[in-house]
Amino acid sequence: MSGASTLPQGTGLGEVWDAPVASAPLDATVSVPGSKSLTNRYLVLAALAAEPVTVRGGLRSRDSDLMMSALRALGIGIDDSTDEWLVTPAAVRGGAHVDCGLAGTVMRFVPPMVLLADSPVSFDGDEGARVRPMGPLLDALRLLGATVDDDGRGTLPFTVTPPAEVPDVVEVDSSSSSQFVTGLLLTAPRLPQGLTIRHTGATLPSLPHIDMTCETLREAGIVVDQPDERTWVVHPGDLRLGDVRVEPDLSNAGPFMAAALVAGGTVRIPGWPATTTQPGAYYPELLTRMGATCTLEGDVMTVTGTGTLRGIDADLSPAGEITPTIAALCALAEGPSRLTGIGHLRGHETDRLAAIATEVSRLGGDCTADADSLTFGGLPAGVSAADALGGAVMETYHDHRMATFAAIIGLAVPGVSVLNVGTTAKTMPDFPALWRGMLDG
Ligand SMILES: O=C(O)C1=C[C@@H](OP(=O)(O)O)[C@@H](O)[C@H](O)C1
Ligand SMILES: C=C(OP(=O)(O)O)C(=O)O
Repeated sequence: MSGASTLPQGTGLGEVWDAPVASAPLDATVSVPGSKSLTNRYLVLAALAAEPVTVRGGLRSRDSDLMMSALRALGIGIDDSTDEWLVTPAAVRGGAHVDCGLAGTVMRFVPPMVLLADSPVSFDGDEGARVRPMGPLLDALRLLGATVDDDGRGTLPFTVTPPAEVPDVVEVDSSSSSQFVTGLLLTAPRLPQGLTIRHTGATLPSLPHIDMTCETLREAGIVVDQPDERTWVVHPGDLRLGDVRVEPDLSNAGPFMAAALVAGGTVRIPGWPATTTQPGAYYPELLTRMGATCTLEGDVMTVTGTGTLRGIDADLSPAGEITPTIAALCALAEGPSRLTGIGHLRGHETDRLAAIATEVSRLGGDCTADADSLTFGGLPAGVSAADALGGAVMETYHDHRMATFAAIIGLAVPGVSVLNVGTTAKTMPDFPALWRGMLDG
């Protein structure tokens, strides 16, 4: 069933990947590459550090390549010719252009660095990046004295001109992305008086990702206080990271863990950290509620499934990034499911709520999206996914997680093909080979 085929030229549909069907229970160990979120935080902190930093286990992917190119454009030295990357910090240089691609981490973490630069920096990205939320961060940079020229759109493209002086307090509405707070936090210790950041919005998604930022700052020797749940106080100081090692990407481990539930059998993920701020830490609890057994022995997370899945009701606001994987399981589960707290996913790589509802419907399943949630009808009791759903060519919307979403469903539903599976290069360029390897044991 598997293998890549190419549609005739002129269809405009690009490469199609036939998702493999699982024909037997799994017995696989899958080593996933490094965390995108940690890689791109460490790269920024290393760029702003007081001494060179070695990054081990960094993710090689489109998002980390874009971050490295952005930092090099700002004058930072990065040698990634071996697997131990050496980052040599330097004064932040302006007069540059930064391509953000579709990377939220690049478009939200790099603009605050321009507060330290000597001249303007312009930013742009993919067509899909030009509709992702940026306005609140650009407003925060204006409050900090920068001039931001975005033609009033509140999106890419824009140019940031550094201020002469920077105040020590800023407000930002981070309800559409936690990355606005993170971007400000990362540059904060290098501002003359540090920075107090106050979130003004009604909700705040992806809190573990903000905790991750605070943890990495503390690892670099920076004092970060949190007097209440919407305020962060970053003290000024020299960043010293020394050698850092990047944890495996637990969000990207998710589709492989999910495969054990769909196909039955066991999938092991080595390198699972004892403690972590990654949102993938939510998988064991969620997968257990859906019918799996998850055990951590040493640093190996073992997930065992039966091939039968239970629907789930879950608030995913702290871990929005793992929604597409949980959603694929909900589409294959017996009985209804509801995923809430995920309205901000409409501003991710694509409008993920609309994309998931459209793709489940394309297979003949029942999924509806509203402002903040997804509701799944699920499969009737005793009816297999192969009988209830039908294969289709699934769209991925330039979204790596919609490609892995389709692959999970394809394990149980014959005839699923995935358009532009290469979009997984955003965070996991080897996805098709790792997936095949998992099935082959
Ligand atoms: O800071 C980070 O590394 C991330 C934060 C989250 O962003 P949002 O808060 O915009 O969801 C997450 O979804 C994204 O994949 C990575
Ligand atoms: C939302 C995501 O990415 P980004 O860092 O581009 O926001 C994601 O990886 O699921």
